[in-house]
Amino acid sequence: MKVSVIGAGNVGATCAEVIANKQIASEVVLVDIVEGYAEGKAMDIMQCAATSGFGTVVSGATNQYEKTANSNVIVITSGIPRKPGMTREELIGTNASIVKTVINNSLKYSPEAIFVIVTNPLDTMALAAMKVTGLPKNRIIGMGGALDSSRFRYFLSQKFNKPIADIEGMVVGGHGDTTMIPLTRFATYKGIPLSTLVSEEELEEVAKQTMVGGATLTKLLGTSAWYAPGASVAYLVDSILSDRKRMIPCSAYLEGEYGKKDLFIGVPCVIGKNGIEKIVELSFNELEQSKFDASVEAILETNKELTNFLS
Ligand SMILES: NC(=O)C1=CN([C@@H]2O[C@H](COP(=O)(O)OP(=O)(O)OC[C@H]3O[C@@H](n4cnc5c(N)ncnc54)[C@H](O)[C@@H]3O)[C@@H](O)[C@H]2O)C=CC1
Ligand SMILES: O=C([O-])CC(=O)C(=O)O
Repeated sequence: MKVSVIGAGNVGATCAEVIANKQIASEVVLVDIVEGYAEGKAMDIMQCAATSGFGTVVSGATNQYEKTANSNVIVITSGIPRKPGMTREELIGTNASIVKTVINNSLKYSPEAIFVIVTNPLDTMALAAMKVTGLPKNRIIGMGGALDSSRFRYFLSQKFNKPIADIEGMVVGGHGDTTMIPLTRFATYKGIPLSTLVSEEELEEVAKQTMVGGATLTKLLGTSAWYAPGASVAYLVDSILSDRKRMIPCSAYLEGEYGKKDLFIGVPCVIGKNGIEKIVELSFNELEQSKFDASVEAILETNKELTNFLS
């Protein structure tokens, strides 16, 4: 199984390292536009193999897409990250043209690949990928909800002092500071709804913390996060390559699901060897529905700008 990661920066290299360490694929190719950068990252990762004990072969290439040929999965992490004080949406101008270029180059050599889009603004970049390639909706997956849900579970475990493994939680909606919807009603501690154990106010507090989870890290680090994003991509890639059919919230193209269409937004998806194999439709209460509607409207607004950058 072969995975190519386009963009060997913080998130791309971390994701390659996790894939190698967990032997999720037998081959990983890192590609970057900066001369020697992907080669250097790949060599550094490969120098872990002897001590970490993995057999995955990681290599790097500067803009040589032929080296990505016949990849099963292609991860797009190329593009600029935000700086403190910025929103993800502000990255659209630079990142739309990068996504357009790299996805076309990659598709030429891997016509059957499943694409995992990571570049921000995520939901809009996933739509850009679909618009420029015309690929079917199962083959374009936006990675946002896997990370946001992982952060939600972390913040819940911190707040209520429980082990993360005993906490479940899901985040749907857009991958944005105001569009994200941590579903507090569905959060559980060992199957027990957390809403029966702690107050509504406490759960709301954790939801708010989750929504700005990326912004908080950006402020602390001076650039956006990479460890959890890279690990979340690897988790998604594992479900594809091993056909695990895990239910993972992902940004998926809706064609009537949830009563919405013509946009990518975070919803629970069954992820297997064919990419998005099923979109799971939750039944929302009134408040959740109104948040979802508002999230859709906000994403549609950002998507309107896309035409300027893709033409
Ligand atoms: N969806 C999500 O949950 C997350 C998304 N992100 C997004 O992922 C993207 C990457 O973030 P980082 O890795 O932190 O940034 P980074 O700056 O560390 O890495 C980006 C890499 O892309 C490369 N690149 C730029 N144009 C390219 C091109 N045309 N072809 C090949 N490579 C190219 C750069 O040279 C750089 O090495 C950002 O847009 C960021 O906002 C980051 C974290 C989570
Ligand atoms: O915050 C950012 O810009 C990067 C990102 O999407 C995340 O870490 O959730």
